[in-house]
Amino acid sequence: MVTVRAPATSANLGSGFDVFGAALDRPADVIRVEKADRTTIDVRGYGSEFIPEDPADNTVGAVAEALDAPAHIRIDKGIRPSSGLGSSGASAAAAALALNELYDRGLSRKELVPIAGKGEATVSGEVHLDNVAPALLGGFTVATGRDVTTVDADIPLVACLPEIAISTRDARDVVPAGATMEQLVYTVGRAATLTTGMCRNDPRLVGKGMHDRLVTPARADLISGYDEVREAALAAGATGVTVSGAGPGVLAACYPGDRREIAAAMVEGFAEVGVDSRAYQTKIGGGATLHRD
Ligand SMILES: Nc1ncnc2c1ncn2[C@@H]1O[C@H](COP(=O)(O)OP(=O)(O)OP(=O)(O)O)[C@@H](O)[C@H]1O
Ligand SMILES: N[C@@H](CCO)C(=O)O
Repeated sequence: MVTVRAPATSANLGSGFDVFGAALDRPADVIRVEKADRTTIDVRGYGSEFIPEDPADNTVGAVAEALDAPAHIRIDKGIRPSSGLGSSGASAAAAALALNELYDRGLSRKELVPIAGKGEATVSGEVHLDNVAPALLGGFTVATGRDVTTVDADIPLVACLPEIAISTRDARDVVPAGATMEQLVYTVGRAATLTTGMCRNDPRLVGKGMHDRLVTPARADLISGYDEVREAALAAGATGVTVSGAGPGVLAACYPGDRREIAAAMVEGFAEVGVDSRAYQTKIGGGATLHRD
C-alpha cells in the first residue's frame, strides 16, 4: 500500500492566470492506493458528499487510466472542493505520485505533472497545470505549456474560504476573451514583480505583484463580500489580496506576525455580508509526501 499527502494550492496569484501556483503548508488531501483488477474510489472527509466515486468523474480516475494502474483508491479530503484551494488537483497529484510508486512506473515528479493535469481537466474542462504542479513539486511554480519552473519561496499567506461554492468550469466562463495592450503591459509588470518577490522572499513585492485588472475583477463579482474582505485584509496589514484559484477563496500575502489579525479581519469581512467563512493561516510549503507500507 502507498500513502501520499498532497497539499492545497493557490493558482493564478492574481497576475499569473493559468501560469502561477503555490503549494500551501495546510490543508491537504491524503490518498491510499492498493493494486486491484479495476479502479474503485472511496471518498471520505471534507465535502466528500459532493465528490463522485465513479472513476469517470473523479480526477483520480483519469490518472489511474493514464498510468495504466488500476487500484483501490481511498481519498481522505482535507481540502474543501470547489473552494479555490486546488482540491481536485491535489487528489489528482496525490494519485499520480502514489500510483507511479505502486506500479514502479519510474516517472519523475515533473513527468507526473501533465498526467495529474489530465485528471484535473476532467472537472475543469481544459488542461491547466497551475494547481497540480505546485501540489507535486512544492513552492512557487511557473507552468508554461509542459515546462514548469519552481522557486522554493517562504511567504506567509492567509486563505479565507467563504461558504459559497464556485466551480472552476463556471469561473472560467467569465474570463475575458481578450485584453488591451495597456492591460497586457500592466499584467506583465505585476507578474514580474511577483516573481521577483518570490525569488527574494519579499512579502511586499509578492503582495504588490498579485494585483490584476484582467481576470480577477470578473471573478470577484461572483464572490459576495469580496471587496469588503479585501479592504479588511489590507487594513489589517496584508501586502496584497486576490482571488485564490477560480474562487471563491480569497488569498492574502503578508508578513509572518500579521497572519492572525488578517485572518480575523477576512472572516469579519465576509460576516458583514452574512457569509460564513473559515480562514487558514498558512505559508508556501512543500510538495506531496509519500509513504510506502
Ligand atoms: N478527487 C476530487 N477532489 C475534489 N473534487 C473532485 C474530485 N474529483 C472530482 N471532483 C469534482 O471537481 C469539482 C471541484 O473542482 P474545482 O476545480 O471546481 O474546484 P477546486 O479544485 O476546489 O478549485 P480550484 O481549482 O479553483 O483551486 C467538484 O465538482 C467535485 O465534485
Ligand atoms: N487557473 C485556473 C485555476 C483553477 O483550477 C483557473 O483560474 O481557472
